[in-house]
Order: sequence, then C-alpha cells, then structure tokens
Amino acid sequence: MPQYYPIFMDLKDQSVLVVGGGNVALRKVQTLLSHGAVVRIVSPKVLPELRTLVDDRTCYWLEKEYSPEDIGEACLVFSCTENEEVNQQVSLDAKTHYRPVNVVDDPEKCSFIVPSIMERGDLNIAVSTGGSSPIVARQIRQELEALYGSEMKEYLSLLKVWRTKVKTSLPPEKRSVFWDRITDGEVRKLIQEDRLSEAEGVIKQCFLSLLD
Ligand SMILES: C[C@@]1(CC(=O)O)C2=NC(=C\c3[nH]c(c(CCC(=O)O)c3CC(=O)O)Cc3[nH]c(c(CC(=O)O)c3CCC(=O)O)/C=C3\N/C(=C\2)[C@@H](CCC(=O)O)[C@]3(C)CC(=O)O)/[C@H]1CCC(=O)O
Ligand SMILES: NC(=O)c1ccc[n+]([C@@H]2O[C@H](COP(=O)([O-])OP(=O)(O)OC[C@H]3O[C@@H](n4cnc5c(N)ncnc54)[C@H](O)[C@@H]3O)[C@@H](O)[C@H]2O)c1
Repeated sequence: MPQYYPIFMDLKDQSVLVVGGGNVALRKVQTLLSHGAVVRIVSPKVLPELRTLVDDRTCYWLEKEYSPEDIGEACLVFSCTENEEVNQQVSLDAKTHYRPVNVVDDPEKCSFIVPSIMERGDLNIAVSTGGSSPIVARQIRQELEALYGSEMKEYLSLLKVWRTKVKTSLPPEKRSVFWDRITDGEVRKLIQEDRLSEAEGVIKQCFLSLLD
C-alpha cells in the first residue's frame, strides 16, 4: 500500500467521468456534485436517484457500456462497476492518458483513493486509513463531527473577515498576540451558544487594545 499524498482539489466546472450507475456510483456522484464538478456517468443502467439528477440536468448520462473514448476531457475518473474486467480497462485507459483514477473495491487499480470527509463551512477534514479500513475512516469522521459542530462555520467566517483587518493594521508581533487570544476558546464557545454579538465584541475589544 502506498503512503498516499493528500490534497484538496478545486473541481468547480471540471469534467469528471463516473463509470457505473449503482450505489457506489451514486455516493461518489453526490459528493462530486456538491463540490461543483461537471459529472458524466457512463452506464447501461442507473439507479432512480441518479436518473432524477440526470432529469434535473444536474449531471449527464451516456446510456451505454464504457469504451475508452469516454475518458475524453475528464480530469478525474471513477470506475464503480461490479465487473472487474471493465474496472481494469478503465484504470488502464485513465493511466494511459495520465488521468487520476479511482477504482471502487480495488486500491491496487487506483491512483487515488477517496477519504471520508466532513465540512463545516471553510473547515474541511478528510480522513483516510489508506484503504486499511473504510469503516474506521467513517467512524473517525463521525467522532470529529461531534467535536467540531456547526459553530465552526460562523467562527471561521468571522476570523476570515478579521484576518484582513489585522494584517493591514497590526504589526506581526501583535498579530500573534491577537490570534492567540481570539482562538483561545472563548469566541468559539460564545458562537456555539448563539451569542454572536458578544463574540464580535470580544474580538473588537482585543483588536482595539492592541492598536497604537
Ligand atoms: C471513505 C469512503 C469514501 C467514499 O467512498 O465515498 C470510502 N469507503 C467508504 C465506505 C465503505 N466502503 C466499504 C464499506 C463496507 C464495509 C467494508 O467492507 O469495510 C464502507 C462502509 C460504509 O458503507 O459506511 C467497502 C469497501 N471499500 C473499499 C473496499 C475494497 C478494499 O478494501 O479492498 C471495500 C470492500 C468491498 C466489498 O467487500 O465488497 C475501498 C475503498 N473505500 C474507500 C473510501 C477507499 C479507502 C478509504 C480509506 O480507508 O482511507 C477505497 C480504498 C477506495 C475508494 O473507494 O476510494 C466511504 C466512507 C464515507 C463516509 O461515510 O464517511
Ligand atoms: N468501495 C466501496 O465503498 C464499496 C462499497 C460497497 C460495494 N462495493 C463494490 O463495488 C462494486 C459496485 O458496487 P455497487 O453497489 O454500485 O454495484 P451495482 O451492481 O449496483 O452497480 C454496478 C453498476 O455498473 C454498471 N456497469 C456494469 N457493466 C458496465 C460497463 N461495461 N460499463 C459501464 N457501466 C457498467 C451497471 O449498470 C451498474 O449500474 C461492487 O463490486 C461492490 O461489491 C464497494
């Protein structure tokens, strides 16, 4: 098993090929669509849930068996069929065209694997066990979901706004004092308790106290 290198990839408006239309394809397609990818499904059959996405023009469906030209412009390729020969062929074709490929069920044929992900606004945590146990990856994701709640979205967007202000108004040594104070837990806790204006007050007061 290789030591996989994790990256966060911008898939907005990027073409992605998914071969197969079963449950696994559905799971991959849903995540791809929620990250802005333009998804093309190639499969003789698709599940009703995928059919709905196609009817709503959320993704494209080529109703046929896979053939090598389907790789097309795809920047990522997923092979989610139950047929090992088809999966093997998709993997070979993608690799021939230097496209990263994920073959469900078979890490050996993958050039990348998919982590278990959780998102809270700009916080994005991806968990992988390198293929050792997808169930453990899911369990760790669930534990992290309990640890980092919905407050993270508001918390990070608030910090993002202040980052620009702090960069332009405070010298580097005061910036670190500011960030240590703002991220010591109090602001996050106030947001967790829906006390947003008090959280903003703590930040503002700290900022003003550090201005010359
Ligand atoms: C994270 C997640 C993302 C996603 O796919 O979206 C994901 N699998 C998930 C769930 C899951 N998959 C399976 C079960 C049933 C229980 C079980 O068998 O363990 C469950 C549990 C469930 O359903 O909750 C079956 C399974 N999966 C693989 C094999 C083949 C093998 O291990 O050799 C088999 C056996 C097939 C069989 O026996 O028929 C292989 C892979 N699955 C991966 C990712 C990659 C490694 C991730 C890592 O460990 O780092 C890798 C290598 C390739 C890939 O698919 O990218 C998603 C959790 C999403 C979430 O809930 O957060
Ligand atoms: N990695 C995982 O997370 C995971 C989880 C469960 C199952 N699996 C395994 O992954 C495989 C797929 O699972 P599933 O539940 O989606 O299976 P499925 O049988 O529901 O779907 C397979 C799909 O592949 C399509 N297909 C078959 N031949 C094709 C071809 N030549 N070209 C294009 N499409 C073709 C079928 O029409 C079907 O839509 C199975 O082998 C299963 O054991 C993996």
